[in-house]
Amino acid sequence: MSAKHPIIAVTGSSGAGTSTSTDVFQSMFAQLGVKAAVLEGDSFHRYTRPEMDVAIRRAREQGRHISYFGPEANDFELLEQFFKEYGDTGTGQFRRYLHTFDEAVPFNQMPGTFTPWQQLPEDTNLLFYEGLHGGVVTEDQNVAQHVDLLVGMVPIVNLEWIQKLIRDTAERGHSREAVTDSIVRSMEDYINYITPQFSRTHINFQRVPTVDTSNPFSAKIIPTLDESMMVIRFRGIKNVDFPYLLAMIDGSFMSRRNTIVVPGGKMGFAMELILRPLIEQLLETGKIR
Ligand SMILES: Nc1ncnc2c1ncn2[C@@H]1O[C@H](COP(=O)(O)OP(=O)(O)OP(=O)(O)O)[C@@H](O)[C@H]1O
Ligand SMILES: O=C(CO)[C@H](O)[C@H](O)COP(=O)(O)O
Repeated sequence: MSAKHPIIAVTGSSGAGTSTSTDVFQSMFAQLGVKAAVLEGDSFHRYTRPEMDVAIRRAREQGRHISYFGPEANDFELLEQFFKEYGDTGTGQFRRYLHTFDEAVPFNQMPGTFTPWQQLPEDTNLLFYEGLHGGVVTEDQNVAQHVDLLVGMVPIVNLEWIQKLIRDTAERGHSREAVTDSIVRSMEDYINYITPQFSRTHINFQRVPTVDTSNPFSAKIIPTLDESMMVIRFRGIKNVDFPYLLAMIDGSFMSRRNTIVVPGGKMGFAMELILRPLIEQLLETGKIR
């Protein structure tokens, strides 16, 4: 834990919506006058896109699978070191993985490559991480222990796959077959490294569609917020003011003693009502109670 330099991590699978949720956090940081260092988890991939293609082929020849969810394709040790360094000193080295031409052209680089490493500014109030591995724990690494507020962004899996398929084909230049293949290839790492994180989170936001997503591989559009509900589960946070949340969020209800369900259209509002006091608490006291 890092009282002086708090770390907030939003963790979720590929296509879960961690980048999308960043907008809500950025707007809360602006309202609170907080200067946040924003880190994309993909910075800690080990390979460029062409190198990953080779690694996938090699692994396949050896009868194995390698995926972006696991330790072979991501440097968990460096991620843990980075979190520790930020917690201790408030700074660290970061880079970006450029997914699209829009992201890559300003750097005069190709999609699927990394920017050079650079130093975070010295004067940030907190670190905000969004990516695949904010709550990862393995035999050798414990990234989760350095995170002060850990949030899971977890659509149910059909919706996650629809979001990934549509985003990766529309924006990242991949074919449907390639995306489907990556979902299949990633399944073991998904179970070993992605899903266990959601039992370590303080809060999970699980979007559940209210339209038929039974064949995610044929979906043409992503269900909208109004076509979904948000299941929000709390863990290890005392004094969540559920009566206040129920009064403020029209159409919300409790489904378990630690779980509130809100209409999808209220997602941003609910995130703000729930997370803003926690961020304030973190900045004031250095921890979540
Ligand atoms: N709540 C939402 N409602 C509708 N669409 C959403 C929602 N959240 C995410 N999406 C869509 O799903 C796709 C994936 O979202 P996003 O890019 O945020 O995922 P990600 O978790 O950052 O993925 P990756 O780690 O692979 O970059 C995007 O097209 C985004 O617009
Ligand atoms: O979202 C991902 C992991 O979070 C991507 O699968 C990974 O970053 C590789 O990206 P690209 O397909 O653009 O090379």
